[in-house]
Amino acid sequence: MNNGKKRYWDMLKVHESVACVLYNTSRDVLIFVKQFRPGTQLKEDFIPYCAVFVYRALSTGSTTTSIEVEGQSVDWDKVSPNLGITLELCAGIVDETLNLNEIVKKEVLEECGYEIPSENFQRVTSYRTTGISGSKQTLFYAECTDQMKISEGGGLAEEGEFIDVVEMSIPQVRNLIQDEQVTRPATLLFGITWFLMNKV
Ligand SMILES: O=c1ccn([C@@H]2O[C@H](COP(=O)(O)OP(=O)(O)O[C@H]3O[C@H](CO)[C@@H](O)[C@H](O)[C@H]3O)[C@@H](O)[C@H]2O)c(=O)[nH]1
Ligand SMILES: [Mg+2]
Repeated sequence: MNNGKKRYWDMLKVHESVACVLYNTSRDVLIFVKQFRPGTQLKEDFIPYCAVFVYRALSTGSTTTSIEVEGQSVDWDKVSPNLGITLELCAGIVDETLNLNEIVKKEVLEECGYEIPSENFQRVTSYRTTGISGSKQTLFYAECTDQMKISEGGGLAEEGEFIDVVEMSIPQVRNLIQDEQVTRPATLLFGITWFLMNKV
């Protein structure tokens, strides 16, 4: 009941997550990740909603064979996979019983290749998504140096992760806030804004 009226609402239970604003002090660059975001594996019988690739594919008006999404047939082979590429903070879901500092440390190593002591991760704040899910994310900040880079990163290929590590200078991240040509989530923009307000 809500104000005396019965209301119905769809919801999706989503894992809690961590994300990190990562700053390389050796070269004054922020470290981000670039990856393909279908939302989930594209399967014949399952259309992932709330997914960057599908949303953007639909808006191209590409219409022929195969899968139907809300009455629109989409020929996925003719849609550029680039539509699903996003620029994001290094982030990971909380699916282990480690503390959040350990989880974010592990994620930074897997995705970006930096080995940073877990106590070096500063907790910034946490927030929730609103709408279909109410999932919580905790944001961290960490500094790294070139000496801490021990692998290429790139994510866990066996879990279907193929991640490019992207470095951007402070002038470049300032521009990114306004650059709508780059597909990026609000959390990335918040992380950059927090960094510019508190660390520059
Ligand atoms: O700038 C960002 C980056 C991520 N997220 C969110 O943070 C959550 C967790 O991040 P994600 O990178 O999706 O989690 P990972 O644990 O790194 O990877 C999961 O998602 C991958 C991509 O689907 C799968 O390959 C992995 O197996 C699965 O563990 C997700 O809800 C993201 O949408 C943000 O809000 N802002
Ligand atoms: Mg991730």
